Amino acid sequence: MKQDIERVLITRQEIDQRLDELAKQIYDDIIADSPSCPDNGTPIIPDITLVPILTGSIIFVADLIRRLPLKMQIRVMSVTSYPGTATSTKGASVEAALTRLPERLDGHHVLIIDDILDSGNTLKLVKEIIAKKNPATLRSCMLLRKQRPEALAEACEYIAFDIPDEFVIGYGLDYDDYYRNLPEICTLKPEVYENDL
Ligand SMILES: O=P(O)(O)OC[C@H]1O[C@H](OP(=O)(O)OP(=O)(O)O)[C@H](O)[C@@H]1O
Ligand SMILES: Nc1nc2[nH]cnc2c(=O)[nH]1
Repeated sequence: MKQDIERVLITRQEIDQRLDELAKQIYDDIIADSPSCPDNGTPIIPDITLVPILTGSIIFVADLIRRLPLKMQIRVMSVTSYPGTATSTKGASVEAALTRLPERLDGHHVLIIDDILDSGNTLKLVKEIIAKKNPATLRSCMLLRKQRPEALAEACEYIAFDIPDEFVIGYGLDYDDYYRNLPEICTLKPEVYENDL
Protein backbone atom coordinates (compact mmCIF):
# COMPACT_ATOMS: atom_id res chain seq x y z
CA MET A 1 0.00 0.00 0.00
CA LYS A 2 2.77 2.46 0.99
CA GLN A 3 4.46 2.13 -2.38
CA ASP A 4 1.34 3.67 -4.04
CA ILE A 5 1.54 6.92 -2.06
CA GLU A 6 2.93 10.00 -3.79
CA ARG A 7 3.05 12.31 -0.78
CA VAL A 8 1.48 12.90 2.65
CA LEU A 9 -0.67 16.05 2.66
CA ILE A 10 -1.91 15.93 6.27
CA THR A 11 -0.32 13.91 9.06
CA ARG A 12 -2.08 11.98 11.81
CA GLN A 13 -0.83 14.52 14.39
CA GLU A 14 -2.22 17.44 12.38
CA ILE A 15 -5.59 15.66 12.07
CA ASP A 16 -5.73 14.97 15.83
CA GLN A 17 -4.91 18.55 16.73
CA ARG A 18 -7.42 20.03 14.30
CA LEU A 19 -10.18 17.64 15.44
CA ASP A 20 -9.73 18.88 19.01
CA GLU A 21 -10.31 22.45 17.80
CA LEU A 22 -13.21 21.55 15.53
CA ALA A 23 -15.04 19.52 18.18
CA LYS A 24 -14.71 22.39 20.65
CA GLN A 25 -16.11 24.83 18.11
CA ILE A 26 -19.09 22.52 17.35
CA TYR A 27 -19.73 21.92 21.06
CA ASP A 28 -19.52 25.63 21.94
CA ASP A 29 -21.96 26.53 19.12
CA ILE A 30 -24.47 23.91 20.30
CA ILE A 31 -24.25 25.17 23.90
CA ALA A 32 -24.60 28.78 22.71
CA ASP A 33 -27.78 27.81 20.79
CA SER A 34 -29.32 25.99 23.76
CA PRO A 35 -31.87 27.61 26.07
CA SER A 36 -30.97 27.83 29.78
CA CYS A 37 -32.79 26.13 32.63
CA PRO A 38 -34.71 28.91 34.46
CA ASP A 39 -33.86 27.35 37.87
CA ASN A 40 -30.08 27.05 37.67
CA GLY A 41 -29.04 28.58 34.31
CA THR A 42 -27.52 25.36 32.94
CA PRO A 43 -28.00 24.85 29.19
CA ILE A 44 -30.84 22.52 28.11
CA ILE A 45 -29.26 20.68 25.19
CA PRO A 46 -31.81 19.99 22.44
CA ASP A 47 -31.92 16.81 20.34
CA ILE A 48 -28.71 16.46 18.31
CA THR A 49 -28.70 14.24 15.23
CA LEU A 50 -25.51 13.50 13.36
CA VAL A 51 -25.80 12.35 9.76
CA PRO A 52 -22.53 10.73 8.62
CA ILE A 53 -22.31 10.10 4.87
CA LEU A 54 -21.09 6.57 4.10
CA THR A 55 -18.56 5.32 3.44
CA GLY A 56 -15.84 7.97 3.41
CA SER A 57 -16.80 9.65 6.70
CA ILE A 58 -16.39 6.55 8.91
CA ILE A 59 -12.96 7.31 10.40
CA PHE A 60 -13.61 11.04 10.71
CA VAL A 61 -16.96 10.59 12.45
CA ALA A 62 -15.58 7.93 14.80
CA ASP A 63 -12.83 10.30 15.91
CA LEU A 64 -15.05 13.39 16.06
CA ILE A 65 -17.95 11.97 18.11
CA ARG A 66 -15.60 10.80 20.85
CA ARG A 67 -14.65 14.44 21.30
CA LEU A 68 -18.30 15.59 21.60
CA PRO A 69 -19.69 14.84 25.09
CA LEU A 70 -23.32 15.32 24.01
CA LYS A 71 -26.37 13.08 23.90
CA MET A 72 -26.77 12.42 20.19
CA GLN A 73 -28.41 10.17 17.65
CA ILE A 74 -26.46 8.92 14.64
CA ARG A 75 -28.44 8.41 11.44
CA VAL A 76 -26.26 7.38 8.51
CA MET A 77 -26.90 8.12 4.85
CA SER A 78 -25.20 6.36 1.96
CA VAL A 79 -24.48 8.46 -1.13
CA THR A 80 -22.32 7.39 -4.08
CA SER A 81 -20.86 9.60 -6.76
CA TYR A 82 -17.36 8.19 -7.37
CA PRO A 83 -18.04 4.49 -8.03
CA GLY A 84 -15.06 2.13 -8.37
CA THR A 85 -12.04 3.79 -9.97
CA ALA A 86 -13.79 7.12 -10.78
CA THR A 87 -11.79 10.23 -9.80
CA SER A 88 -14.43 12.71 -11.02
CA THR A 89 -18.09 12.80 -9.97
CA LYS A 90 -20.64 10.66 -11.82
CA GLY A 91 -23.55 12.46 -10.11
CA ALA A 92 -24.65 11.84 -6.52
CA SER A 93 -27.27 9.18 -5.77
CA VAL A 94 -28.63 7.90 -2.45
CA GLU A 95 -28.43 4.19 -1.60
CA ALA A 96 -31.75 3.74 0.18
CA ALA A 97 -30.91 0.33 1.66
CA LEU A 98 -27.99 1.77 3.66
CA THR A 99 -29.73 5.01 4.70
CA ARG A 100 -31.25 5.33 8.17
CA LEU A 101 -32.94 8.75 8.19
CA PRO A 102 -36.19 9.11 10.16
CA GLU A 103 -39.37 10.32 8.42
CA ARG A 104 -39.24 13.68 10.25
CA LEU A 105 -36.55 15.67 12.07
CA ASP A 106 -38.75 18.33 13.67
CA GLY A 107 -36.97 19.95 16.62
CA HIS A 108 -33.64 18.20 15.89
CA HIS A 109 -30.35 20.02 15.44
CA VAL A 110 -28.79 18.17 12.52
CA LEU A 111 -25.11 18.04 11.66
CA ILE A 112 -24.13 16.42 8.34
CA ILE A 113 -20.64 14.89 8.47
CA ASP A 114 -18.58 13.95 5.44
CA ASP A 115 -14.95 13.47 4.49
CA ILE A 116 -14.67 15.79 1.50
CA LEU A 117 -16.38 18.65 -0.30
CA ASP A 118 -15.35 18.50 -3.96
CA SER A 119 -17.99 19.15 -6.69
CA GLY A 120 -20.50 19.88 -3.90
CA ASN A 121 -23.07 17.49 -5.48
CA THR A 122 -23.20 15.17 -2.47
CA LEU A 123 -23.63 17.90 0.15
CA LYS A 124 -26.23 19.71 -1.96
CA LEU A 125 -28.31 16.52 -2.37
CA VAL A 126 -28.07 15.55 1.31
CA LYS A 127 -29.05 19.05 2.45
CA GLU A 128 -32.12 19.03 0.17
CA ILE A 129 -33.28 15.66 1.51
CA ILE A 130 -32.78 16.60 5.18
CA ALA A 131 -34.28 20.10 4.83
CA LYS A 132 -37.58 18.48 3.72
CA LYS A 133 -37.72 16.70 7.10
CA ASN A 134 -37.96 20.08 8.86
CA PRO A 135 -35.00 20.07 11.33
CA ALA A 136 -34.67 22.94 13.83
CA THR A 137 -31.19 23.68 12.43
CA LEU A 138 -29.09 22.11 9.68
CA ARG A 139 -25.31 22.45 9.63
CA SER A 140 -22.50 20.63 7.84
CA CYS A 141 -19.03 19.54 8.86
CA MET A 142 -16.39 18.41 6.35
CA LEU A 143 -12.95 17.02 7.01
CA LEU A 144 -11.61 18.39 3.71
CA ARG A 145 -12.63 21.05 1.21
CA LYS A 146 -10.93 21.30 -2.15
CA GLN A 147 -9.83 24.69 -3.37
CA ARG A 148 -12.16 24.79 -6.38
CA PRO A 149 -15.04 27.20 -7.07
CA GLU A 150 -17.79 24.54 -6.83
CA ALA A 151 -16.64 23.46 -3.35
CA LEU A 152 -16.16 27.01 -2.11
CA ALA A 153 -19.65 27.96 -3.36
CA GLU A 154 -21.40 25.32 -1.19
CA ALA A 155 -22.19 26.68 2.28
CA CYS A 156 -20.54 24.62 5.04
CA GLU A 157 -20.23 25.72 8.67
CA TYR A 158 -17.27 23.54 9.74
CA ILE A 159 -14.21 22.62 7.65
CA ALA A 160 -11.18 20.93 9.17
CA PHE A 161 -8.76 21.49 6.27
CA ASP A 162 -8.71 23.28 2.91
CA ILE A 163 -6.63 21.29 0.43
CA PRO A 164 -5.42 21.70 -3.17
CA ASP A 165 -7.61 20.38 -6.00
CA GLU A 166 -6.02 16.91 -6.16
CA PHE A 167 -7.43 13.40 -5.70
CA VAL A 168 -6.69 12.29 -2.12
CA ILE A 169 -6.89 9.01 -0.20
CA GLY A 170 -6.55 7.79 3.38
CA TYR A 171 -8.32 8.42 6.71
CA GLY A 172 -11.56 7.05 5.19
CA LEU A 173 -11.06 8.27 1.62
CA ASP A 174 -10.71 5.58 -1.02
CA TYR A 175 -9.59 4.80 -4.52
CA ASP A 176 -11.61 1.82 -5.81
CA ASP A 177 -12.50 1.15 -2.14
CA TYR A 178 -8.83 0.69 -1.13
CA TYR A 179 -6.61 2.90 1.08
CA ARG A 180 -9.37 3.97 3.54
CA ASN A 181 -7.29 2.54 6.39
CA LEU A 182 -4.26 4.78 5.78
CA PRO A 183 -3.88 6.91 8.93
CA GLU A 184 -2.83 10.04 6.98
CA ILE A 185 -4.29 12.00 4.07
CA CYS A 186 -2.19 11.38 0.97
CA THR A 187 -2.07 11.73 -2.80
CA LEU A 188 -1.71 8.66 -5.00
CA LYS A 189 1.07 8.09 -7.51
CA PRO A 190 -0.40 8.88 -10.96
CA GLU A 191 0.59 5.44 -12.30
CA VAL A 192 -1.88 3.83 -9.85
CA TYR A 193 -4.91 5.44 -11.51
CA GLU A 194 -3.57 6.39 -14.97
CA ASN A 195 -4.55 3.01 -16.45
CA ASP A 196 -8.13 3.48 -15.22
CA LEU A 197 -8.67 6.97 -16.71
O1 LIG B 1 -18.44 16.94 -3.46
P1 LIG B 1 -18.57 15.68 -4.25
O2 LIG B 1 -17.95 15.82 -5.62
O3 LIG B 1 -19.98 15.18 -4.31
O4 LIG B 1 -17.66 14.58 -3.55
C1 LIG B 1 -17.74 14.25 -2.22
C2 LIG B 1 -18.21 12.83 -1.98
O5 LIG B 1 -17.39 11.92 -2.72
C3 LIG B 1 -17.02 10.83 -1.90
O6 LIG B 1 -18.01 9.84 -1.87
P2 LIG B 1 -18.03 8.56 -2.85
O7 LIG B 1 -19.10 8.73 -3.86
O8 LIG B 1 -16.64 8.31 -3.37
O9 LIG B 1 -18.48 7.41 -1.87
P3 LIG B 1 -17.68 6.80 -0.63
O10 LIG B 1 -17.87 7.77 0.50
O11 LIG B 1 -18.37 5.52 -0.40
O12 LIG B 1 -16.24 6.63 -1.00
C4 LIG B 1 -16.89 11.47 -0.54
O13 LIG B 1 -16.98 10.51 0.48
C5 LIG B 1 -18.02 12.47 -0.53
O14 LIG B 1 -19.21 11.92 -0.02
N1 LIG C 1 -11.05 9.39 -2.32
C1 LIG C 1 -11.56 10.54 -2.78
N2 LIG C 1 -12.88 10.68 -2.92
C2 LIG C 1 -13.31 11.87 -3.40
N3 LIG C 1 -14.56 12.27 -3.65
C3 LIG C 1 -14.48 13.52 -4.08
N4 LIG C 1 -13.22 13.94 -4.14
C4 LIG C 1 -12.47 12.92 -3.71
C5 LIG C 1 -11.06 12.74 -3.53
O1 LIG C 1 -10.22 13.60 -3.78
N5 LIG C 1 -10.67 11.53 -3.07
